[in-house]
Amino acid sequence: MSNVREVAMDLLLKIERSQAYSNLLLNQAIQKHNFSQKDSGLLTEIVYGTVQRKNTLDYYLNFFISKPLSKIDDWVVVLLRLSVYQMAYLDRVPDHAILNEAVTIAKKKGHKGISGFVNGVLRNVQRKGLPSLASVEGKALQLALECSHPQWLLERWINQLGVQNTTDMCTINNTPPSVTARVNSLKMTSVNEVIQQLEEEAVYAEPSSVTPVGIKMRTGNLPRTNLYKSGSLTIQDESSMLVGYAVDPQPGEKVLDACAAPGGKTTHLSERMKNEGEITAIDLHEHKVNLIEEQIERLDLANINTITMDTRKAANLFQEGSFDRVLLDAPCTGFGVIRRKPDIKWSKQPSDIERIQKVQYELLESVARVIKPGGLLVYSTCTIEAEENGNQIERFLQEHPEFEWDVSFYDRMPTSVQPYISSTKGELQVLPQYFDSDGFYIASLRKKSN
Ligand SMILES: C[S@@+](CC[C@H](N)C(=O)[O-])C[C@H]1O[C@@H](n2cnc3c(N)ncnc32)[C@H](O)[C@@H]1O
Repeated sequence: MSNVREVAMDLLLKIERSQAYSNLLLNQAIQKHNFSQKDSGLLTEIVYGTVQRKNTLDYYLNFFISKPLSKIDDWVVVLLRLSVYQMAYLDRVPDHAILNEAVTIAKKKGHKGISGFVNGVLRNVQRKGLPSLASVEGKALQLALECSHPQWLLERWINQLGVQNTTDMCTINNTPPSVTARVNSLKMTSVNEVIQQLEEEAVYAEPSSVTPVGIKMRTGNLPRTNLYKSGSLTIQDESSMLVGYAVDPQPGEKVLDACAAPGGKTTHLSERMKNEGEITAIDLHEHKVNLIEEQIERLDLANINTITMDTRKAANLFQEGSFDRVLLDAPCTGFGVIRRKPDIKWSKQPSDIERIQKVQYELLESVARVIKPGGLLVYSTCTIEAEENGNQIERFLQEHPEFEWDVSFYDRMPTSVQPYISSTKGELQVLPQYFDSDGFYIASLRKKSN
């Protein structure tokens, strides 16, 4: 039987060395090792927790180790981090058991000197306790350590959103995300019907308080249910479901989903169009376009054509004014989904914002041409970074006077989010703490009629 902490160490090393995604690695490991539900829970908690708390754990470790952590073998640092994580944040495992496990792993992987070093550091942590963060100077650094986020990111957020919003967002980013799903309105008549049928399969959910098509899971394994397999549901965050309302495509229209994979929003648009009309779904990568195809098949949808291409070349393929509505769900830094992918905090740098911002703007300019006069452009991201959101749209509106804010956006959106929409702009920024959902941005613009 594989040892949970040893597997956790291997996964954390892979994340550290090759910036692999923690969620994908975890799912693979749980299947490969056939862990019990309890061990899967512990593995998930240790891996996510150690990634989430990385800077704080390193701050603690620096008090007990005289040389810089960069001078120590990476696997030893990872082993110490995951051990201190458990000592600091998990109540259910006694410190002496954590220490014994760490020393056993160190003995197995290294030489005697290393296991002695690991033993010495962890014994000191156990005896002296962890240093207090209360005396750390500077609000951004203190928050960075208390809530385990990079200081540069917090400085940006405090500037853009203020201290309270930033603190609330960092706090929720360290909690497990909710599982929510969208009901396929072509197969099921109501959310309540779905909830009742799921109960027959021992899965329990409640209606979403954010969107009328959503359910929020309480317990049970949704992907294993017949209802899921037969295409009555799609796992999707509630914020993403809002995009379907923003685009509001009508049966019979021509719609472009410009960055579509893996197809969560494309399929929602298709369901709302009752399978009538035509959706063109583009993505840059063929393997990702295949994921859209899989969803189309699972959900029995018939009005979607997929294309693998760079949307920045859309004008070569489509005539000016070809589409009634365009959704640009742009690639972004993903700072709104840190709860799901905590490694994003450490892998992204300020230069990534600049790089992605450029791509987003090129995509915006490219799709602008193919929208009909009077047609709609919906731009969305799963980030909370103003540079990728509101600032992009303000610049686009200045440079493209043929577009204007679509103020009717407010009326199309579910009442739950209306208080967050301004009366003069078709714009919504969801922070994760508003609805316990992903952080998300949606802007709606109309191309003026000739
Ligand atoms: C935020 S994701 C889209 C998520 C999708 N709309 C959904 O709801 O499932 C952004 C997508 O844009 C794609 N992408 C990035 N650059 C692109 C480009 N230049 N042209 C087309 N697609 C691109 C990425 O491959 C990625 O799948």
